[in-house]
Order: sequence, then structure tokens, then C-alpha cells
Amino acid sequence: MEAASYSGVLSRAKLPASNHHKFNPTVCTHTRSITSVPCRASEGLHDLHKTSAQALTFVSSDSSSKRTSIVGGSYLCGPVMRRNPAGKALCTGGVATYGENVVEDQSHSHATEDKVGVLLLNLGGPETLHDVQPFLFNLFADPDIIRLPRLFRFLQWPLAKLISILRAPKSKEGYAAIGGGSPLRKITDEQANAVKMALEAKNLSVSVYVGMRYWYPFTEEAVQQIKRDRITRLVVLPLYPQFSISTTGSSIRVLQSIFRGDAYLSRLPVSIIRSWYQREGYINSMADLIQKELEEFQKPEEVMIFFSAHGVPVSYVEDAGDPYKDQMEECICLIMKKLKDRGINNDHTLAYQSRVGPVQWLKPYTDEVLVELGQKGVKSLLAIPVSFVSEHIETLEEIDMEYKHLALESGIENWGRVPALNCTPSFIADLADAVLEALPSASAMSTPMSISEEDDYDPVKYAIKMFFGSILAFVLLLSPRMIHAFRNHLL
Ligand SMILES: C=CC1=C(C)c2cc3[nH]c(cc4nc(cc5[nH]c(cc1n2)c(C)c5CCC(=O)O)C(CCC(=O)O)=C4C)c(C)c3C=C
Ligand SMILES: [Fe+2]
Repeated sequence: MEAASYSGVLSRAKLPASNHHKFNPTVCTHTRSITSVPCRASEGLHDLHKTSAQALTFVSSDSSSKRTSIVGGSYLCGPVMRRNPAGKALCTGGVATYGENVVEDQSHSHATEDKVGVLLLNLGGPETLHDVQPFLFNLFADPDIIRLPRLFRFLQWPLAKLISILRAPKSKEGYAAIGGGSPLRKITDEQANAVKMALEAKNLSVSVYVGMRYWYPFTEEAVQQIKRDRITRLVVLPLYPQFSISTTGSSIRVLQSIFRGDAYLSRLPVSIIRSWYQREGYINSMADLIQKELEEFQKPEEVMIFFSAHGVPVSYVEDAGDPYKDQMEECICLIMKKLKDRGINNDHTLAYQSRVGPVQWLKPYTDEVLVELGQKGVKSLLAIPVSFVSEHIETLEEIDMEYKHLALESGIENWGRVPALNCTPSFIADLADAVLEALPSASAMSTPMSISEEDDYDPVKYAIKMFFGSILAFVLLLSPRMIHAFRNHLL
């Protein structure tokens, strides 16, 4: 487990954010590989993300060695909170622990009583079709999702607005097909309750909070509740097994910016579990699910084990040093090794799904591999979603509907899909263990605000940026080339 306990910010590195998405149409050519990647140790790349605006030092709980880590890009908190309809109450329908011990007095002194908090971070998803476009706006306004060079950052929000409007009809179709909204909030709340109970069974009383990156309950709301509850030690557990700049990195960046400048939070001992794909309990739980699902086939030994991971643009890995691909490959190795230990020696492959926009994403692409496997005569296939631990639109719609249809059309006759871990007891017990292991290394996290971030809080500068940014974005984006790119890749 890679838990980082922050020992304060030492410097702010002004590094060029040179890798932005180019909105050019891309011809997707790819070569399929049936992966049999040898297991290797994590390469430590995940400690270095070149595009960030701030540097901080953390102590790894595995090695105790001091390393410099640069996480995320410059922070743009504004879109999320400014965009939200004011009427939506804080933490409505959230985890049961919300609202407990609420103290309105926000004095910044820490209580002497030890009160442990666990903050589960997740992506969030629209709960109704009406939420889809504003949810997409929040997602595309994230500079870790659309990574523009610093000079063009003022275009972020106008671009997000435009892309979210163009993408919304397609996304809405997907959410409509799975019942009109994302199940993520409900499942994450259930996981939070389950982790709380598992920790209580291990004699640790905790309050568990859910903080979503792009929809309710937002991370900002969860942190306010943590403050009100006067938590004295906090473990942050992103619900992404593998680290990516676009997921865990983005959520940690938001946390840093909330903690920064707040006297109580900047002194609160925090331990962040950055990735946990290699944990024995997680690997075992995944192997259990796969083994069980294989037994549903008539000839289990002939089934192709097909891992489908959420993709990221290639530039994240190649230019920004995102460790996501390495961690994914290592994770698949560990799962396959576990299955082998149990006498399961099926062929397996890894491919990447859910690409958005006209840039190169990690290959091979799931849809293309499915067609090739069908053409090569594979008759039985078990799909395994690996980047995420709850059901969501990409499992319920993309895999269960689109990919299944494509696979059957391509000649695959027997289709199966491993369910997401959700609240599988062995998995929840392992998350609880991860929290217990991370707790002793909690230390204060504080990072000063960068100049560009301060700008984002200035309403006059914000209005000027939005005004001129919108004009420029619309001029650029309505050019025939851009329209062509959007038609082909977003709609
Ligand atoms: C590890 C998981 C994920 C990575 C990495 C990731 C990167 C990433 N995603 C987008 C764009 C979209 N993602 C969307 C939904 C979505 N993404 C993840 C996970 C990862 N994303 C999940 C679990 C979900 C579903 C949430 C839910 O509501 O159930 C969407 C919206 C849906 C759609 O329109 O397809 C978009 C858009 C990018 C650009 C990106 C990396 C840069
Ligand atoms: Fe995504």
C-alpha cells in the first residue's frame, strides 16, 4: 500500500503544463496484444507528475524514505462550488455519520479526545438526467481532465461549458439506459457504512465521510463536516485501486487546496492512501469474483479472461508520468498469479475502454479487441472491470450493453461479466485494514496557495477571464476543423 503522510509543503515548482488535449481528429490504429506482462515491482513513477504547479514532500509508509512528489495541476476549485445550485443542501442523503456531533462553533482548536475520520473519495455521478450536463461541466472544468497549458487556462471553463453541452445528449442516453442516473452515490454510501462497521469490528470507532469530485456530496461538503465533527486524525481513501492524475491525483489536489489556508485543517494529521491495487485482500477478492463467475461457464478453462480498464489519454502516461498504466498491468499480473495459484490457467487480456474526445488514449481499445477476439475464434469471454470498485455507467451500460452486443456480433457466443466489488465483505475488510495500517503515519498536510489559485478567488479577475475566455473559446471552437473533431469524437 502506498500511503503518503504529508509533512508540509516545501516548495512550489512552476512547471510547464505542456500536455493539453489537441482537438484534432485521430485515426485509431492499434495492435492487439494478449497480455502476459511479467509481474514487476511498482516503479515509483507515481511520485512524479510533471504537470503540477505545486510540490510537496511526503513520507511513504512502506519505505519511510523521503521523496518529492508533485501532484496534479494548478487548482481551480471555483467551477464546482460556484456552479452548484445554491438550493442543494449540504450532504443530503449522505452517509449515516453526517450530521453526528455537529458543532456550529468553528473554533480551530483540536479537541483532546481522539476522533478518527475516514474520507472516501470518489468521482460522483449525476443522479438524474437533469444533472448530466452540470456534472459534465464539473468534470471537464477539472484541469486534471482537460489539461491546458498555463497560458490557456482561462479557456478552461468556457471549454468545459461547450464540451459539456455537446456531450450531454450522448451521456444522457447512457444514463437513461441504466435507470436515469448513476448508482455511484448509493453504492459509495453503502461502502462507507460497511467500512465503518468493519472498523468497529476491529475495535476502531470512526466517522466515515464521502467526498465526490464532480457531484454531490462534494469533497468540500465532506471536509466541512469533518471540521464540524472536530475530527483529530483523518485517513483519506480514494476508491480507485490504481493511481491516476485524472482521478486520485485530481481529488488530492482539491483536498490540498481546501486544507490550505485553514488553520484547523492544515494542522489536522492526515494519511492519504494513494493507491492500493496490490493489497493482498483486494487481489484475493477480485480472484474470488473471477473464479466464481468462471464456474458459470460450461467449459470454464476455455474462457478468455478479459480485463477492461477505464482508459486515460496516452499523454498522461508518456508526458506527465501518470503511473496508471504500470499499476494497471501490475494489478492484472497479481490477479492472474493469484488465479494460477488456485489452478486457474486461462488466457487473459487487458484493454482500455471509455475514451472521450479526439486524442490518443491508452491502447488496445476494448471495442477493437473484442472484435478481433471474435474473429480469431474465441467463443467464451468473461469481462472484468478493473479500474473501479462499484457499478457505474461504464459497467452497466458500456460493458453490459454496448460491448456485450459487439462481442456477440463478432462471434463470441458465451458472455459473462464479473460484478464490481461493491460491498463484498472480504474487500470491505481489506479497506478497513488499509485504514488501520495508514493511521499511524498521519501527519499535518498544508500547502500554500499559488498565485494563479488566488486569482481564481478574485471575482473581478474571474469575470474578466470568463468573458474573454468565452469569446475566444467560441471563435476557436466553431471553426470547421473543431466542429468536425467534436462530431466524430464527442457525439
Ligand atoms: C479509474 C477510473 C477513471 C479514470 C482514469 C477516468 C478518466 C477520465 N474520464 C473522463 C471522462 C468521463 N468519465 C465519465 C464517467 C466516469 N469516469 C469514471 C472513472 C474514471 N475516469 C467513472 C466511474 C465514471 C462514471 C460515473 C457514473 O456516473 O457512473 C464521463 C461521463 C459519462 C460519459 O459521458 O461517458 C466522462 C465524460 C476523462 C476525459 C478521463 C481522463 C482524462
Ligand atoms: Fe471517466
